Amino acid sequence: MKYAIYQMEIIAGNPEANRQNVKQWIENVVQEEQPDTVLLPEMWNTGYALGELANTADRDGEPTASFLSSLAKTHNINIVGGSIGNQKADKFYNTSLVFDRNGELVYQYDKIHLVPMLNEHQYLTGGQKKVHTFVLDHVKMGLIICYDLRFPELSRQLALDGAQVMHIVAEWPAARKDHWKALQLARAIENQFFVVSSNAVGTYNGTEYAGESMIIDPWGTQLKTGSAKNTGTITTTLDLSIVSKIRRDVPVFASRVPEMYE
Ligand SMILES: NC(=O)CCC(=O)C(=O)O
Repeated sequence: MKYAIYQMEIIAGNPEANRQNVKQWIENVVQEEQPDTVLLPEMWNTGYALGELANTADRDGEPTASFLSSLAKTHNINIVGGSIGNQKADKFYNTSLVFDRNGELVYQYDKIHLVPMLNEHQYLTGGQKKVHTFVLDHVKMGLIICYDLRFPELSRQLALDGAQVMHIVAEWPAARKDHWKALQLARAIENQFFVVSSNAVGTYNGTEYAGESMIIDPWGTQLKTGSAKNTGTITTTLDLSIVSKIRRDVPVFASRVPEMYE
C-alpha cells in the first residue's frame, strides 16, 4: 500500500482556504505519486483557533465529509482525513473521518484525550466512544489523535484488535518534539505495527508545530521523516508482510500475561 502524507501549514480560523489547499494537494499528489492512501493532520479545517469554533467548525461533519468523500471517489484513493473541528448539538469535538476508495465513510472517531497544555477542555468535549479498527484495501488499521499518543492503552487495544497500521494525526508542538518522536517509536515497537503520522508545521498564537511526520516500520525503523519546518509530502510503500514476520520473530503478543495487568 502506497502512502502519501500531507505535512501541512494550517491557516487557523479559515476552513475554506484549508479545504482549497487540501484539494489542490490531493489533485497534485494523485497525479505525481499515485498513492493508495493519503493522510492529513489534526484539526486541518479550523486549526487551533478554538475560540472561533462557533463560526468555523463543521456541523455534524459537514461540509468536510462530502468534500473528502467526493475526492476519494473521484481519485480512487483512501483518505484518512486527519481530524476536524466539528460541532454536534451544542458541543465541539475533534473528529476524524476516514473514507475508502468508493467515498464511503468507514470510520469516525472523536479525540478522547483533551490537552490541558492547549486548554482544549475549555472549548472541546472528549469523545465518549471507544476506538476500534477499520479496514482499507483489506488491511486492518487504527487511528489516534495527537495527545492520544501519550496513552499506550489505546494503541494496544487497536493492536489487539488486529491493526497492522496505526495512523497518528497531529498538531504537535515543537516544544515537545522529542516526545513526539520517542512515543511514536515506542508505539511502533511495542505493538509491532506500522506507524504513519501527519503533523502540522508553522506557528499559531505563539505555538510552533514540530513537523517531522513519520513512517515507522514494526521493527522501529524510521522509513521516512518530514522536515521540522516546511510543508511537504512524505511517501512510502508499506511492505505489510513484515508485520507477521516480526510478530513471529519476537512473539510479544504470545508472551503477554493479561491476567497480571488487566
Ligand atoms: N494537539 C495535541 O493533542 C497536542 C499534544 C501535545 O501537545 C502533547 O502531548 O505534548
